[in-house]
Amino acid sequence: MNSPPRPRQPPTEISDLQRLRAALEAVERSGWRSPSGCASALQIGFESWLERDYLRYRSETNLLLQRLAVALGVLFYSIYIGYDWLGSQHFTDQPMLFWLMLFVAPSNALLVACSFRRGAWRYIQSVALLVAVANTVGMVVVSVVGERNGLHAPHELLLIQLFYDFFLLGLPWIQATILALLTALVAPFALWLAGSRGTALFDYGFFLAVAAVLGTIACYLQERAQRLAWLRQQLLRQLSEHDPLTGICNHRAWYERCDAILRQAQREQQPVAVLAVDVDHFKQFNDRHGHLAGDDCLRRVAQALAGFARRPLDVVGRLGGEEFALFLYGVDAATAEQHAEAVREAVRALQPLPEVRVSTSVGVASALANRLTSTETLVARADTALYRAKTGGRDRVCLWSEAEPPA
Ligand SMILES: Nc1nc2c(ncn2[C@@H]2O[C@H](COP(=O)(O)OP(=O)(O)OP(=O)(O)O)[C@@H](O)[C@H]2O)c(=O)[nH]1
Repeated sequence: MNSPPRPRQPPTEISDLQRLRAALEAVERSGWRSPSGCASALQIGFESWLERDYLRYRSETNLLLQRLAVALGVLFYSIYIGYDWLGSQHFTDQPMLFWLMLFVAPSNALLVACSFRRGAWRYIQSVALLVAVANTVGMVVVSVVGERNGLHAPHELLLIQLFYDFFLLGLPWIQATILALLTALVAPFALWLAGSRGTALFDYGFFLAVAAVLGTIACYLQERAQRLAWLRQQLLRQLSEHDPLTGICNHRAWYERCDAILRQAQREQQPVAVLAVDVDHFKQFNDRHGHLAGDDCLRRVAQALAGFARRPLDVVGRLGGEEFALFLYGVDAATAEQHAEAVREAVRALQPLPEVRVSTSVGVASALANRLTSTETLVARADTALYRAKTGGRDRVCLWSEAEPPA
């Protein structure tokens, strides 16, 4: 539970922001890349670390559409069956439609099951492709069987199938396109083999091909627009949660995250600690070296602190001006004090300018697992201890104790 402080790992939050900025700039300036990182006109995508997050987002937002797609698929087959049963002649003496239903049902059922299961986003795209292939094959078979029995099956339903391959199943545009083009080639050919001839067959093939081309263009543009909007949204979210100067969490995001992690600590019965870190005599630093050097110094201090928030549930933030805060999960008072000393030394070791050093005062407040309190209270206690560190001469660590009231 109590690991000794080991600072200076690359702070992931800062680099996420930078990487997102770079990804957006790259897309806007030089176009899309495939997930493998190669520039490609057709295979629009992000680099793999971003592509994974995008696919998860896409899967989660497509769930409702995919359920609708399955409902429509079932409706289409019901129309076929109704058409067959209500018509004066049947497609076939065999229970063909029943077997077709059995053929498409497993993939459709799997898709619905995946859409209700959290964490199934990795597989849902493959299952959606399976559904698209099964439904298309099923519909082509029904058309062919109808044709061989001298009946005109409602072939137009294949056009609707293309529509939902492109827009409802959430397939990537390239998969939807390949499927649509194959359908436009195979379905008329299968009907021709089944004996269909003349303008009806030509019209049918022509409309399928036109639908495939229009769907391809629309689906491609839609996927591009969705990816770009998602990327911008990710960047905006990161910007709204991070301090623009230092790149670490801003005041609001730091409190929100700490509140959530504190609730987790309550569930898991883990102690937590807050370190309030304030740069000493920073006004003097600014006055002597200028505001820009002051900004650079704050950035370096933030980077040094971020090196101490290396576990997923540790959070570093800039609470304002030259005051920072570090939330440590699963850390008791003694370990928190060790961390605070290490933080103080790490900042002391920085050289924001040649031959210039800065120091920090650190106030520490910790809460035992059975006495967890709110983030506000912990910060108020850490601030009380920080005040003692300042009045006691600065460049030191002070621990809040039960004996003193919060500020
Ligand atoms: N360069 C720069 N300075 C900032 C920024 N935010 C706050 N400051 C400065 O930080 C200084 C804080 O000064 P004080 O609150 O008096 O604290 P201090 O001089 O560090 O003194 P002690 O905290 O008592 O050791 C002010 O001069 C602010 O202008 C910033 O983003 N960039």
